[in-house]
Amino acid sequence: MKLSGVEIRTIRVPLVSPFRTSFGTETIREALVVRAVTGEAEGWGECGAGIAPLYSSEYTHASADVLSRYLIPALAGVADLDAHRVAPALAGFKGHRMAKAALETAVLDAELRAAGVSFGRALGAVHASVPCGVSVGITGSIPELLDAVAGYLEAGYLRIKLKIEPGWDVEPVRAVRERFGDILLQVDANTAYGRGDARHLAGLDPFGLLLLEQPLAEDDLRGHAELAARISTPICLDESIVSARAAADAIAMGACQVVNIKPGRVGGYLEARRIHDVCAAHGVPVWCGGMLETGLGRAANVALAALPGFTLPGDTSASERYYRTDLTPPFVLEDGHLAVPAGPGLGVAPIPEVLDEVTVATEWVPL
Ligand SMILES: CC(=O)N[C@@H](Cc1ccc2ccccc2c1)C(=O)O
Ligand SMILES: [Mg+2]
Repeated sequence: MKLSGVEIRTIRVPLVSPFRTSFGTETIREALVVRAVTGEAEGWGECGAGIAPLYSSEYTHASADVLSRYLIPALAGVADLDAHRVAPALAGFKGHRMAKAALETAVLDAELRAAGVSFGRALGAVHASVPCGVSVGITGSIPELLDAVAGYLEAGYLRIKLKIEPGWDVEPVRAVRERFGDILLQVDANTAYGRGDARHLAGLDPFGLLLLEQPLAEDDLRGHAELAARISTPICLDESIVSARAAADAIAMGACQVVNIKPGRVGGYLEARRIHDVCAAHGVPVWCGGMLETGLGRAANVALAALPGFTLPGDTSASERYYRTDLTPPFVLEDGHLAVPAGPGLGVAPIPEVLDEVTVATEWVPL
């Protein structure tokens, strides 16, 4: 494929409600939309970095800069470009996995649209729809939390995930269990606890949680392994799993029993597929995490979540969980499931007037 250039758009989309986690509260989603222009087709990608380096070290302004200054120009020298050649061409640049993922996804989308092949088919999807869970932020009170959970269960979500942090953990979980019974329930700490909190986190064990997601720091595999030996709730890692090798190491060290796969965090959908395969080889269940993607990233995540090893509902929620108006036609929950787009490539594209409305900056990088 001949890449003639890449457009980087910074978009800002208001959230339908504030989303509070242990690292802060978001009311507007700032993200990047990347459009790769080739002779045969154009492809779309989305960068999941946040407005500030709070979930991970990446943030939108830095991602836009590294894309235009280093990553996109690096593709100029690649003869006969295809999606599998993107990561090797960018490997010399350290980190910036979400920026790399957005670029690889846009090249993959262009390649697949030109070939008339869907993302699901290219990745190895085996289902036409996927069961969906939802991530519920920290609320101001327990009654507010119970109302939010009731609303999502009413909407049909098959699994509830509660954000927790020190001071908001055992009590909210107890309240949800007491009110809603044995629903599929899990929690996500986004690294908010320390190695000294094992006894406190064991206080979650009586509630039969599916998993405890990323209680400790991203780089503390040893701490997670020690914690796993002291609590009965299975540990799931998110921030720590930055590559297939990291997944293999975490599993070998007993640092996790479940893995949250997020393509942006690991550098793209091709590496995400490799992590799926590593986990399947070890009998470790995986599910698809979310970064409040627009319909572009959502389409790719739903395709990934249709692979055989994704045996747990993911954070692949409907568009309306986050946005009043999505960039693409909305993803609508049906019986707790989202349909896997069947069209070529992502199978969806931005609605031009919506994309223009939410675009706050555009940069064209010619090759
Ligand atoms: C659905 C969910 O809980 N996602 C992340 C946390 C998260 C939440 C909000 C975000 C906002 C902007 C950028 C990244 C973000 C990541 C997680 O699983 O840990
Ligand atoms: Mg998480």
